[in-house]
Amino acid sequence: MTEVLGFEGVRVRRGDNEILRDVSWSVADSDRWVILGPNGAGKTTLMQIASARMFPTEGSATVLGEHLGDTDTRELRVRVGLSSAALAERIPPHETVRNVVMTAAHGVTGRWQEEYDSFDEDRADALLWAFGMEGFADREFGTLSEGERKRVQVARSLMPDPEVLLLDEPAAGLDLGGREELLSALSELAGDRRSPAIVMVTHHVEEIPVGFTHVMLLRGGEIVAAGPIEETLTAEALSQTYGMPVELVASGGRYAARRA
Ligand SMILES: Nc1ncnc2c1ncn2[C@@H]1O[C@H](COP(=O)(O)OP(=O)(O)OP(=O)(O)O)[C@@H](O)[C@H]1O
Repeated sequence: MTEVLGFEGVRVRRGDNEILRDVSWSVADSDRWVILGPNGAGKTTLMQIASARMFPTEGSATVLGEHLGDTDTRELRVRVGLSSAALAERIPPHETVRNVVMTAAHGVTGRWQEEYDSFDEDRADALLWAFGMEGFADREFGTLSEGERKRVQVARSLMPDPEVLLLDEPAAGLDLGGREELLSALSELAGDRRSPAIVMVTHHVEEIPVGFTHVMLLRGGEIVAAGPIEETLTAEALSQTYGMPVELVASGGRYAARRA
């Protein structure tokens, strides 16, 4: 086992606001984690540190064995696949879908003077195919529906063959069909031994793909529970995380929750 993310006593403070409080967490290369928690729990902040885009105020964080603070984060970021709303906003709407995926090889969001070869194009097309987007390669990104954009973003995050894949709310805004198609693709990815470690933030247990192995429950910047999903994702832990009684149903590797 190789550790791809290691947090020790991580705290993030902004003014009087403590956004993360004493977070210790270890992600192995074969892990597939889901991060759940209410609005403002600190999930996106956690992903910012995991993608080497933010440093802890206190404590230590290593990403792919590199200690944040002692390393060139530009080099490190290329080894981390990230899909997030903030990144999607930077994609030029007139860029073609193929270019949106392909430009991730250089860590940029729009095509300019970088050089690409046929290998890059073939890889971008194969990733679009894997997410059911092969018919959209020549379309402008700005003309896609929300669900189509989400699938392109996940394909893009895999383009540089990352050593860890971070997905911040990949299923947000999708309809039932779009969500299920994305979850099938993510389940397939999770089940493939060649896939990198995956960490996915979501608001809904219904969006946990089959095959995810671990869960972290966050509330107010603190870990409520973290560990293997079968033993950690319980009605009790969810009730504590959301501050209300929650009923949880598990079936065939999928979950559903509602107020008890
Ligand atoms: N620069 C900042 N200064 C002050 N507070 C901040 C700053 N950045 C984030 N916060 C606060 O930190 C908390 C955690 O934010 P974060 O975006 O990590 O939460 P989240 O769990 O991803 O929330 P959501 O589910 O709503 O996306 C929020 O209360 C937010 O307002």
